[in-house]
Amino acid sequence: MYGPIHGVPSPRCHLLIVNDIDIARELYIKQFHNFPIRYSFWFGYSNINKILFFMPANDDWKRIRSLITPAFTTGKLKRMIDPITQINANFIGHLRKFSESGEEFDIKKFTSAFSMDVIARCAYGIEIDSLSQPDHPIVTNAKKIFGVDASFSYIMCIMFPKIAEFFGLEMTDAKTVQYFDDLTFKIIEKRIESSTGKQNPDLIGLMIENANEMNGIVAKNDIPKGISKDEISAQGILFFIAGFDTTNATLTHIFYYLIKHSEWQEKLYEELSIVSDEELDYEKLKELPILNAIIDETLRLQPPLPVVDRECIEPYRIESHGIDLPKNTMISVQPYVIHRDPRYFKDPYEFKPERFLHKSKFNDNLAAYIPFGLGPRLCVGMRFALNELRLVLANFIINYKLAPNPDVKVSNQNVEYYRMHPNFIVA
Ligand code: HEM
Repeated sequence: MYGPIHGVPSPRCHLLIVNDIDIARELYIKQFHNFPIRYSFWFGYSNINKILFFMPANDDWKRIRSLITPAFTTGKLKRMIDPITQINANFIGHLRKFSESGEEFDIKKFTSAFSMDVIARCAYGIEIDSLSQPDHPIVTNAKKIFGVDASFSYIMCIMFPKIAEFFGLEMTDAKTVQYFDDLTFKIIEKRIESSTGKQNPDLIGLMIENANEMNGIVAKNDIPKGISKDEISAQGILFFIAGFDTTNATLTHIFYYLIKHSEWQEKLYEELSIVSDEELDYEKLKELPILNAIIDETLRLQPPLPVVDRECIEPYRIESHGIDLPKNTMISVQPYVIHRDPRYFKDPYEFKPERFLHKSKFNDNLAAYIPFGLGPRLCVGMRFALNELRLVLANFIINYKLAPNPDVKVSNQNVEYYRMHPNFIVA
């Protein structure tokens, strides 16, 4: 039960914890064909089971992944900058009254609203201001999707998928999934009717565009080939499931570290103060060393998905350790633990963004830096998430200074289910 590699009793399968980066890379990269899937659940009959994150690594997964990946290339991300900048301006505006009055507030409420508005805009092309419109159907339905509560059906779908399938249980509320299906189908129809070939710069539009490009068609009155409407709808929901909590938790953790380490806030402000608003574009944001080092170091200490799992589909022997893995063994690699391992990172528990600025001085093993996972199932939204974080953080620090509230005890960790959330903040 101890050490970087150990077995853990589990009700469903053999479970091996692998917190050794060389073995993790052997299994997840070199032996991907043998470890291609995540822990499988029963999702029910709704389109949730067509979400890329949950798909087995079959031809459908390859096809959908190859349609989503180009949605996050540099050119496409640049097209998303303007909408995110507008949402950002709204976020900054909402905070102004607190900065002027000195009144305390919970910043998580605002970062959640920001993340929600970004997804509505960047996945569906819909402009909302969820702080002023908390009852907007996108907001209420999205909350039902990611705020999964441990209902009987949900537990059965996770723990006893075969029984759940036998009884036809659904993991998520079918009406909620139906809401997103209807929304997506309407958007697709509208886009196809009015299409001139170039779609809106949101995930649905870019998937239609990519599907059309891949099939050599610039569509007019044409249903995209290579992806079904159900599959497009599922990837919209994916954005809420894979992109909301992760980005939101990272943003609030960044604020936490900047409050605790105000010298980094100062350094970041100095870095940003010599860049004009017009210059602050996609390329510039990517190059700002202090901005990026703060984000990278926060993701090292607080990776929002602390566990990255795979299932072994054929028996396999880890020769270097003489460990035989029976078929269906689950492997769990834990970025949270690996990132705090002194074999890989110097002063691993300390917030030291300089490790990403002076790499040779620290001599960290950056192959062990895996906040977005590793191998062919690496996070597909990584570039989108980093772009969003850079943009919101830069604009926040240009406008405001974060200070701790001496009356509030700040704690940085609260593990809810398997994602981590900072449990605080009053600024
Ligand atoms: C800070 C933000 C984010 C972090 C830290 C993060 C982290 C991760 C991690 C650790 C994985 C598992 C990778 C593996 O198994 O090797 C993953 C998978 C995934 N993420 Fe993210 N993620 C973030 C944001 C997003 C966003 C915004 C999207 C939106 C599209 C997204 C979409 C996905 C998808 C689709 C997968 C599954 C890929 C596949 O199985 O082929 N993520 N993410």
